[in-house]
Amino acid sequence: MGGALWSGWERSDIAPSVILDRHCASPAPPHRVARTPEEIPAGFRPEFVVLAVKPGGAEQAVAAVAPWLEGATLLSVMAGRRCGGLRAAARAAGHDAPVIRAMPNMPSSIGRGVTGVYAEPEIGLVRTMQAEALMRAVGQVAWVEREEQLDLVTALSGSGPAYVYLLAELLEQIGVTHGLPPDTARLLARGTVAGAGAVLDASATDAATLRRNVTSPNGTTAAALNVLMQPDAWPDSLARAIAAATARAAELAR
Ligand SMILES: NC(=O)C1=CN([C@@H]2O[C@H](COP(=O)(O)OP(=O)(O)OC[C@H]3O[C@@H](n4cnc5c(N)ncnc54)[C@H](O)[C@@H]3O)[C@@H](O)[C@H]2O)C=CC1
Ligand SMILES: O=C(O)[C@@H]1CCC=N1
Repeated sequence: MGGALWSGWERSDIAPSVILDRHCASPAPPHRVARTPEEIPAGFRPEFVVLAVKPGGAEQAVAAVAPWLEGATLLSVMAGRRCGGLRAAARAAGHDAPVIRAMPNMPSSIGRGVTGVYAEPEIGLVRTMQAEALMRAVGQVAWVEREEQLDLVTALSGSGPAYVYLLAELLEQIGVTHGLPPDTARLLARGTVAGAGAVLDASATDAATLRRNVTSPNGTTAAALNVLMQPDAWPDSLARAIAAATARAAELAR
C-alpha cells in the first residue's frame, strides 16, 4: 500500500521525502530511499511520517522512526490500529506525535483510490488540510467523524477491491467451466467488471438505477438477479462479509 501511495505522491509536488523500506526501488530525486533508519539523512525534519507496515509491526516501526517524529504528524494507513495506541507508541519512543489515520485502497496506485480519513480532535486545520492533500493525490477522500467508523471503511472500501476482483475471478471461472475458451472468458469477465465500474465512475446515476437499466422484464438479467438478490444470497453474504472484516479490524486494534 505504501508503494501505491508513493506512486501518486511522486507525481504530485510533494516536498523531498525519504522512503524507509528494505524492498523499495529508488525514487526519482529529490526523493530518496533508506534501507535502514541509519541511512536517513541527518537533519531531515519531515512534516509527516507515514506508517504503511502491517498492523502488527506498528510499535517496531514507530520506534525505528522515533528520531524523525519531533514536530511531525503520524499518518497511519494501518487497518485497525487506533490513534491512542500509536500515540502511546510514539510517546514510549520519546515524542508526543499527533496521529491521523487514513484507510486508502489499492486503486490509489493509479490515482483512482478512495480513502476514509480520521483525525484526532486536536489536529489543527493545517495538518488536516495537508493530510487531505496527500490522500487526494491518489484519489477521492471522505472524512469520518468517529474513529471506529474507520473499521467499517476498512471493510467496505479498503478491502473492497478484493471483492470486485473475486467477482471477475468467479465470472471467468464459470465461463470456462461452461465451455468458453479461457482467453474469451477472461476478456469478457474483466471487461464487464471494468466497464461497469467505468460507467459508475462516468455517471451520477445511482447503482440501483444502472442495475435496473440492464434488467429487461422477464429477461436474462432478471433471471440471474432473482437468484442473487434473494435475501439469503448476496444481501446476506455481503453483509456477513463486511461484518467479518469490520470485526477483524476491531481485533487488529487490540
Ligand atoms: N493492501 C491493501 O490493499 C491495503 C493495505 N492497508 C494497510 O497497509 C499496511 C501495509 O499493508 P500491505 O501494503 O498490504 O503490506 P506489505 O507487506 O505489502 O507491505 C509492507 C511493507 O512494509 C515494509 N516494512 C515492514 N516493517 C518495516 C519497518 N520496520 N521499517 C520499514 N519498512 C518496513 C515491508 O518491507 C513491506 O514492503 C497494512 O497495515 C494494511 O492494513 C490499507 C489499505 C489497503
Ligand atoms: O486486508 C487487510 O487487512 C488490508 C486492509 C484493507 C485491505 N487490506
